[in-house]
Amino acid sequence: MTARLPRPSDVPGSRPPVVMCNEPGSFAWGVLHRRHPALIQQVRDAFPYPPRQQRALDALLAEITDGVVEPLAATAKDYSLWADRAEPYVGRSWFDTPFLWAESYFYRKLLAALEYFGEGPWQGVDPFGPFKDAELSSPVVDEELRALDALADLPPERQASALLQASLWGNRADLGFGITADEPARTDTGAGAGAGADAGAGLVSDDSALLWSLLPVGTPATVAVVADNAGRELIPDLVLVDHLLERGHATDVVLHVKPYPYYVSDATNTDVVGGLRRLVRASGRAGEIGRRLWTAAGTGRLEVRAHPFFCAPLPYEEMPEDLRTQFASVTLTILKGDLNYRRLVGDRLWPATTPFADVTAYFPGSLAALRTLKSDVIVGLTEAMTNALDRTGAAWRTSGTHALIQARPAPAAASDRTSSGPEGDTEGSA
Ligand SMILES: O=P(O)(O)OC[C@@]1(O)O[C@H](CO)[C@@H](O)[C@@H]1O
Repeated sequence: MTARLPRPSDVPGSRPPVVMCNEPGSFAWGVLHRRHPALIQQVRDAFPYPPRQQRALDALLAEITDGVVEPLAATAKDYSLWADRAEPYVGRSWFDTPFLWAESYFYRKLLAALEYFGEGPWQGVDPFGPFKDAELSSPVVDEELRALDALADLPPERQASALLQASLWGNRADLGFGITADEPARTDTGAGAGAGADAGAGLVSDDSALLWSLLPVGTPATVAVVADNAGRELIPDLVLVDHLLERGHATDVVLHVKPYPYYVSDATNTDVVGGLRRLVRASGRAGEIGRRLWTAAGTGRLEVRAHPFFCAPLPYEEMPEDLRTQFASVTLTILKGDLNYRRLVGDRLWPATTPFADVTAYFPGSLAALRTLKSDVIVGLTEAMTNALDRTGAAWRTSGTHALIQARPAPAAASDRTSSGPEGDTEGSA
């Protein structure tokens, strides 16, 4: 008999509340109050949308600011996916809804307003495409790619560590930041960013040694990377993927991306192709990496998948069975970014010292999270670290100045180590 994987509800004690949007001045409230209206304006300015889309954007702006949650059009192909989840909130102010749900629903409604899923000429036009393209073609990316040449002189472990850090800090390059004047755009990220002397500074939790131990060189392994942002985050992610394949940490990599544009800069397959093209065109080591990845994509060693769940307004605890099976079958899943972390911990306000392994015990297989801190939720910190950060008075949880690498082995493997018998829950073992 296969034992049920533990769920977050199995953590002793009652579960903390989910983040809501109704506390004026809170981070979530600010996103709804400022970031979403500003994003509507940015998108409007970036395309010559015709009157129908302009009117739909006006209506969406009115709905999210002074109105109430309206359902998706019943004709939407994915209506049923959203209807059940929207039902409790329809007719309420957007500010009286959970943060995770509200943001996801906002992006879905923005695409509806722009007729992204329609039959007409705007079908499939990424409203965030111009921002993503501008970032990808910026000179700073050239610099970051050139920095990869210098890494070749470092000993192998330092190279691995630098590439992991670059992928981690690449998460600062979030086009969601900088939408409003009070949110500075992120700098100091990118493919070669982890090579800096102080690359470890700002890490509030660092399980990188455990992460590498889960991927011993030369052992057949499939790694799932759940991507986050395109451009300056995805490029170092791709460079890390190449490292895993090239150095024998992985035989195959599955790169999970969003099926459609989401959270401003989240990567879709189009963005993966754009990132690969950018690498292939580069000179030096970056170009070599790009050509290897291009070949890996052609041979299936690098596979891109885009499950609809990645744009759903749901925590990972509610992932569908087919996705659960996919994660259960890989050696390690690496979740990138803040939103994936929020979904991992249910977007709940856990005490920061709640163990990462406890909260994520429901997630199948071995797991690592790489994230810069851009929202209120966090687990897995020591009390000393939490107190020290709180004492600074800085917005360390939300400003992207701090980051974490958290990892744990598959729950079955963890219990094997502590139990004397050979049996245990094998459902999640890699
Ligand atoms: O997942 P990512 O790209 O790292 O971050 C997503 C994000 O920009 O969106 C939310 C606010 O809109 C925050 O959780 C977070 O800052």
